[in-house]
Amino acid sequence: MIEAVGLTKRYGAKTAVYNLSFQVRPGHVTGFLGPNGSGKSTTMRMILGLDMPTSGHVTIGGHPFRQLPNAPRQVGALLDAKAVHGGRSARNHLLSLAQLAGIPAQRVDEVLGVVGLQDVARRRSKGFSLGMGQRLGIAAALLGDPQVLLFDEPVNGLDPEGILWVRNLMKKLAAEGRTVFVSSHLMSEMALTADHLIVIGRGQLLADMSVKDFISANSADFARVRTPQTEPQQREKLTAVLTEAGGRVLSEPDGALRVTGLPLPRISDLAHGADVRLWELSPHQASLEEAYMRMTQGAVDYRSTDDRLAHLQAPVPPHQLPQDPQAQYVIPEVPQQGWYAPPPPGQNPYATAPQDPQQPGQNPEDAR
Ligand SMILES: Nc1ncnc2c1ncn2[C@@H]1O[C@H](COP(=O)(O)OP(=O)(O)OP(=O)(O)O)[C@@H](O)[C@H]1O
Repeated sequence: MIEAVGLTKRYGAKTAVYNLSFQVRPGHVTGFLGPNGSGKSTTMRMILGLDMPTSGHVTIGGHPFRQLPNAPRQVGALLDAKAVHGGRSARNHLLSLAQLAGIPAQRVDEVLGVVGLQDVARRRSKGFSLGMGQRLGIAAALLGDPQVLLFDEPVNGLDPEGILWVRNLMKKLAAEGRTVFVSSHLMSEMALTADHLIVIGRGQLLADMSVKDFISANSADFARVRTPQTEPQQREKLTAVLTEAGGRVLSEPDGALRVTGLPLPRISDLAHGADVRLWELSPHQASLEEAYMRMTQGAVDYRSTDDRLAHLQAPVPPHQLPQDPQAQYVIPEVPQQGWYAPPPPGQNPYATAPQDPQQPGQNPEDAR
């Protein structure tokens, strides 16, 4: 098990990680999520003893990494797949790591097989694609057959087949009882890979819960309602009726309506009462990606100026929704930060987190 208690890391005036406490348990894939620059890599480096916390501590199996006896056999990590001597072959790279850790050469060939690099094992790694480099980094992490594994963005640069392979590998390692901690900024990927999530924003904990709980705590149910495309007046009529009944109605890009605040049977009755024909009335749950975007909306360091402008468009309360069909409030095709359902004031965990007076704000110069 990995346990962090009050972890804080400052680089000069920059607070990369602030008062982070969490546990990563064996037998599960734990996803470590956060926007760019939120402190995931810094946290992983502190877990691995590569960076010292400014305050707080982190242990693996009860010991700080640097005090673990024979650490390479207990903990494997992929932090930076490019941290390889390009002139060496994949096999020689792994052999040198194995020698340092007292791992037999036979294990090198085993892990090369596990990651599917056996056919290119004698090729210099500088000619490797991004995906091959990731596989080599994963092979290095597996070398000591460790019980605890950390992967920083392992699917970066992988094609769909590679992503599926990593997903299955993580699950298999966890099913063998290992502790698997994997960082990503892709919530959709974590939804398919992880059992448990730790979400951070600007170095602070935003959520620590199972994927299932995360979805039910953060995503609102909604109904998708579709009227005949050839009769736009039916859609307008229905929008007015549903809004009057207290529903919140948003337009989706393909013309369907997204309705919250009314149960499906009520929507059906209201449509029937208004003599509006329905072509679709289906229950939905907002995606995990949406829930994640909503949670981290206040904790994104780097945002396009276009997005910043979009962010200023506060959601329109139901009674103010435009009745004029030309002025329909349309759900963007690409989810935008904070658009769908920003948490009510006071319920954004980031907003209530302790503020660090040393935090210099959203200065892109702070980026490495
Ligand atoms: N050595 C350093 N010196 C100064 N600032 C640093 C250093 N390392 C990280 N930071 C800053 O700390 C913050 C957290 O960085 P970190 O790399 O841990 O984030 P991340 O969540 O891994 O980001 P990404 O998803 O983009 O990799 C960033 O603002 C970064 O610029």
